[in-house]
Amino acid sequence: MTKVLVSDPIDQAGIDILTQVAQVDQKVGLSPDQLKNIIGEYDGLMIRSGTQVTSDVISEAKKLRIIGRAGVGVDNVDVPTATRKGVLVVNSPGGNTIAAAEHALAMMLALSRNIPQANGSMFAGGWDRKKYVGNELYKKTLGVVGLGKIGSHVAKVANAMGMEVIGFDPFVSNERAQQMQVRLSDIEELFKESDYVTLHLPRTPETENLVDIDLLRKMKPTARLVNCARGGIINENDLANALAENVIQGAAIDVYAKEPLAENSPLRAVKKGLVLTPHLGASTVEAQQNVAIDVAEQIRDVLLGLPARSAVNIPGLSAEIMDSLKPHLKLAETLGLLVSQISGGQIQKLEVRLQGEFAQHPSQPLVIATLKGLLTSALGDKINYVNASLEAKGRGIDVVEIKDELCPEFARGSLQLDSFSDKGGHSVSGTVFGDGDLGITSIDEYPINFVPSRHMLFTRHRDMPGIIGQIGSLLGKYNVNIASMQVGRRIVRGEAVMVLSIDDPIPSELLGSILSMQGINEAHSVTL
Ligand SMILES: NC(=O)C1=CN([C@@H]2O[C@H](COP(=O)(O)OP(=O)(O)OC[C@H]3O[C@@H](n4cnc5c(N)ncnc54)[C@H](O)[C@@H]3O)[C@@H](O)[C@H]2O)C=CC1
Ligand SMILES: O=C(O)CCC(=O)C(=O)O
Repeated sequence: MTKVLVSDPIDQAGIDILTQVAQVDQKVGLSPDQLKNIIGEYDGLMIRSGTQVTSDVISEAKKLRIIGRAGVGVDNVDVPTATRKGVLVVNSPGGNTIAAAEHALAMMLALSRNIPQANGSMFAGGWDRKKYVGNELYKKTLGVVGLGKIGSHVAKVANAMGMEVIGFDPFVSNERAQQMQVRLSDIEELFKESDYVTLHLPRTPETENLVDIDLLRKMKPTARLVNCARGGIINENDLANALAENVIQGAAIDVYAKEPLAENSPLRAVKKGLVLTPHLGASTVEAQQNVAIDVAEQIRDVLLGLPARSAVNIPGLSAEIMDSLKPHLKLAETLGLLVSQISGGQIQKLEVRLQGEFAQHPSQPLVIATLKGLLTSALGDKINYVNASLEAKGRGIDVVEIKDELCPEFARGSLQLDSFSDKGGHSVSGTVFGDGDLGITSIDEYPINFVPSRHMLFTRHRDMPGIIGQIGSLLGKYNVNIASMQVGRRIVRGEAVMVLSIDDPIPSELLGSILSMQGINEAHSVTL
C-alpha cells in the first residue's frame, strides 16, 4: 500500500488528491524523533514550513520517493541529502506569490499608518488621534531587494500606488528591470535612498545576516524595513538595537532566524516601531488551496511514475520537458544501459554526442537520462533522475557533452555515447523515428539497424562462414529463442558485430561457451 505522510496543516483540496493514490496519514506537530521513527513507512511526505526534514530524517527513510513542500522555500529540507538518496523534492513556486506580496504591502501600510498600535490602543479604551499620525506611501522611494516573483509583484503594485521603485537583484538584467519600471541600484545605495526597503530574496549562505547594523546605519532615520522573505537575512539583534537607538523608524517582520520565534527573542522586547506576524505571508485561503493542489498533484504523479512539474533537485527537468522529450530520454537511457553492459569495465569517461534535433533540445535532461541508464546495472532501482549526475560524479566519471547541429544521416538527429574504461572504448548510437520508435544505428562504429529489445546478445567476431550458425545452435541447445538478428561489418571477412534479440536472458554458462568459440572476440548479454 502506497503511503503519504502529511506532517503540517495542508488544505483539504490537497489531501483529496493524495487519497486518489495513497493512504494519507495526517500527523501534525511531530517531534524530530517521532518523524525519524515513522518516516520508514512512507513513500511520500508533504510539508509546509513547520517540519524540519533533516539529513537524520531522510537517512531513516526506506522507501521515500518524494518530499512535497506546499510553498516556495525548501530551506527546511536537507535537499543535498535527499538528492544523494534519490528522493525528489518538489515545491509550488508560484502558488503563494500574491499572498506573500500582499502581506509585504500590508506590512508597509500597517507600519506607515500605525494600524497595529492604534488598534491595540482602541481595545485598551483609548482614542488617540495625534499619536498615530502616519505617512503616505505616495511619492516615497521603495527599495525592493530580490526582484523575482514576489518582489516584482510588490514593485508593480507600488508603482501603481505612485511610489518610485528601485531594486537590487544581481540576477536581473536592466531590460527586465525597465519592464518592471524599476531602477536598478547597488545594495548600499538602495538602503541609503529608500524610505521603505522590502526583502524578497532567498536565505542562502551569501544572504545570511545581509542586513546588519552597518547596513541599517546607512538607512534614513525615517526609513522602514519589511521582511516577508526569510529569517536570518536580517540580524535580529542588530535590528532590535537599531530600533531602540532610533537608527531607523520602523520594521515589520514575518519570518525569523529560528521559528517559532523564541519567547525571549530581543525582537519581542522592542518597545516601538516594530510590527511582528508569525510567518503569515502565505496564509491566505487562496494561497493554501493553490499550493496544496499544486504539490499534491505532483506527489500523486510521481507516485504513479510520472514526472513532476517543479522539481527542486532536478533542475531543467520539468514535466513539460520530460513530456516533449519522452522518446529522446528513452533513447538516452537505453544507450546508457547498452554501453555500460558492453563496456565490461569501470567507465572513466563518457562522451555524449548530440547531433541534429538532439543538439537543439536542452542537453541536461538527455545527459541525466544517459547517466541513469549507465548506472542502472550497478545501482538498480537506487539510481534515478534525481541522483544520477551526483552518483556519476562520485564515481569519477568525466562526462563530456558534444553538440553538432548537423546530422545528415537521420532526419531527427542522433545520439552517440562513447565510453572509455580501463578495458578500452565502446561506442553506441541511435535515433528516434517519426513515430517515436527507437533505433540503434551503430555499435562500435559498425553500422547496424535494430529496435532495442529487453534481452539481447551482442558479439564482436571474425566475419567468417559458419560462426553465426554455431552461435544459433548453441542458443538452441540452451532453449534460448531468437526473435531477430542484425549483423554489421565494415570489411568483408574482417571483424563484424552481431546483435540478437532473444526472448530470455542468456545463462552465464552459455555466455562462457560462446566466448570460448573460435573467432569470437567479445560477447555480452544485455538486458534493458
Ligand atoms: N513569508 C512567507 O510566507 C513567504 C516567503 N517566501 C519567501 O520569499 C522569498 C522570495 O520568493 P519568490 O519571489 O517566490 O522567489 P524567486 O526565486 O522568484 O525570487 C527570488 C529573487 O531573489 C534574487 N536573489 C537571489 N540572491 C539575491 C541576493 N543576494 N540579493 C538580491 N537578490 C537576490 C533572485 O535573483 C530572484 O530574482 C523566498 O525567500 C521565499 O522563500 C515565499 C512565499 C511565502
Ligand atoms: O507554508 C507556509 O505557510 C510558509 C510559506 C513560505 O514561507 C514559502 O512558501 O516559502
